[in-house]
Amino acid sequence: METIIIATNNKGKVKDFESLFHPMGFQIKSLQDFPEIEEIEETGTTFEENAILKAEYLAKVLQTPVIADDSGLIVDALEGRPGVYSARYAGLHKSDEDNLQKVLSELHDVFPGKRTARFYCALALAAPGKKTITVNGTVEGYISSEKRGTNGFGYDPIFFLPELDKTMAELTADEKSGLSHRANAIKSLMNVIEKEGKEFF
Ligand SMILES: O=P(O)(O)OP(=O)(O)OP(=O)(O)OC[C@H]1O[C@@H](n2cnc3c(O)ncnc32)[C@H](O)[C@@H]1O
Ligand SMILES: [Mg+2]
Repeated sequence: METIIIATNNKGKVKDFESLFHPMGFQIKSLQDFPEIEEIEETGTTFEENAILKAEYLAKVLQTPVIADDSGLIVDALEGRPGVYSARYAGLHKSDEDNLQKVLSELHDVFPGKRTARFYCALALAAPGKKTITVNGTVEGYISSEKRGTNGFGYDPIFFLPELDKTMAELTADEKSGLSHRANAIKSLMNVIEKEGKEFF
């Protein structure tokens, strides 16, 4: 089986990538498989910049193609926050739970119809000697008034999909893979690779 290396330390993302790439016949390795590699600082101001930073760094160190994912939650009533700072919204060493509670409390007085939000995922594919490819994907939803569901990770328990009457955390891994920002970004990536006729993996 061919392997795709993802420059991430996030176990939730690894699970998402596994359910997205296994059906295509790829297995996934992540930074969890390379404990000797130090954490890559996210100094960019956009998702794309951070994805490129992470992918190019690891591709250079390992001398092999690498994908990185920089993603987050964009809430309209919060002027786009937590956005690119989604992982550190409640502070540098806070948990997913702290981050989502901060969003819930900031939206406390906001009416249901005004709680529109989207997940955004930027992917960068970097390979030695090749130009890095960057794509993105989104999924639209609403921030619920309380947590629901235990699947997924991060902000999934408060991201409500009205057509399904479920939060992202109430979806199975396969259901999430059918509609997520990450799934949409991977579709774009596959299209670009195909169009450019490049052998990447
Ligand atoms: O940088 P890496 O090592 O990949 O892992 P990370 O967790 O730091 O990842 P990001 O910097 O991209 O920050 C993403 C934030 O957005 C959240 N997030 C991203 N995708 C999500 C998803 O599919 N469902 C719920 N939350 C998500 C996630 O919990 C983080 O707080
Ligand atoms: Mg990160």
